[in-house]
Amino acid sequence: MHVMAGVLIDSQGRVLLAQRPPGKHLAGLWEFPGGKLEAGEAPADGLVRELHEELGVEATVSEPLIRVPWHYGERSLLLDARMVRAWQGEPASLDGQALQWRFPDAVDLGMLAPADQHILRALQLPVRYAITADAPTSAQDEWQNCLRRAIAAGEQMILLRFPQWPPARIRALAATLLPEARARGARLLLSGDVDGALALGEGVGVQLKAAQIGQWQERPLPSTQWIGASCHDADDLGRALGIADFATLSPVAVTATHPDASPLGWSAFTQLVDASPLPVYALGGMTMEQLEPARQAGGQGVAGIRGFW
Ligand SMILES: Nc1nc2c([nH]c(=O)n2[C@H]2C[C@H](O)[C@@H](COP(=O)(O)OP(=O)(O)OP(=O)(O)O)O2)c(=O)[nH]1
Repeated sequence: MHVMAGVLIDSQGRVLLAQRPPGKHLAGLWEFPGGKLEAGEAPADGLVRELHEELGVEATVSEPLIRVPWHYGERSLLLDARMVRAWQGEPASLDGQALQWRFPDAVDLGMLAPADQHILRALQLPVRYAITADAPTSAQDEWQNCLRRAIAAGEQMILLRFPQWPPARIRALAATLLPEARARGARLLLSGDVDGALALGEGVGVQLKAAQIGQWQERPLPSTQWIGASCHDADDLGRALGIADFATLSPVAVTATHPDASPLGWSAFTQLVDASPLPVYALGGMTMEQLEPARQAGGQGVAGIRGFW
């Protein structure tokens, strides 16, 4: 079953949520307006029809956000979410469902239909994910300045990855940057250091190494602290579900950091992303020039080192 969901976003950045009516599947939970695609219908057209039927609006354009494959017991569906930034008419509740506008960061994950929780994350996550380049500990001041500038320039999510530094030094760097990061809504992620993220609190997350993903039965940080998972195949992506908010999938192309790993290429990337409900960043040999191909392939965006600083 292919289900279209429209994420209407207003000029303030709020999104429209609709409550599933009593007696229906997932009654009482909130969702993004939409419904089942009809046979032979193109996804974007099906969404326009559903938004017309449900809300009485005419969506003028939409763009892909995320496609979430999901199983509710016997019922399997592909929830195909598109962003709608422009429409004609005032959304009205034509099916009698309750509607509300909310800022994505003010939406409690638990009020949403389970599959929609991944749509919310895709909405909150940026399209670029910058990763620091390995450096000796002597480069600490240099990196601190560079990161300050990046945060001031609007970088929204940064992985502090310094394999040669002791964890305490990376935590100290994160603590120094945190006030500015919080003020700008930027997230700092530590590499593998869950305890460090817990100690630093809101605004700091963790990027789990592939070998760490299976260590927890449930997410080791509160939902306000983001968890990324470093994935290389379908197995990693499967284990990341339920633990991580998003994944990186690598290497998509040849990369200087891992010259011996054989690249996935866009076609394998697309297949793996299609099968996972998580937002997935393309990693490995990426620059911002690959943002468009990554989005076309169903990815959340691009992550990288070299092309980002
Ligand atoms: N429209 C929509 N459906 C969603 C979302 N999230 C989610 O899990 N679903 C599920 C609920 C349903 O099992 C399925 C399709 O929903 P629907 O609204 O077209 O159809 P329905 O089963 O409620 O109603 P019916 O037409 O069968 O009477 O997708 C969402 O954000 N929007």
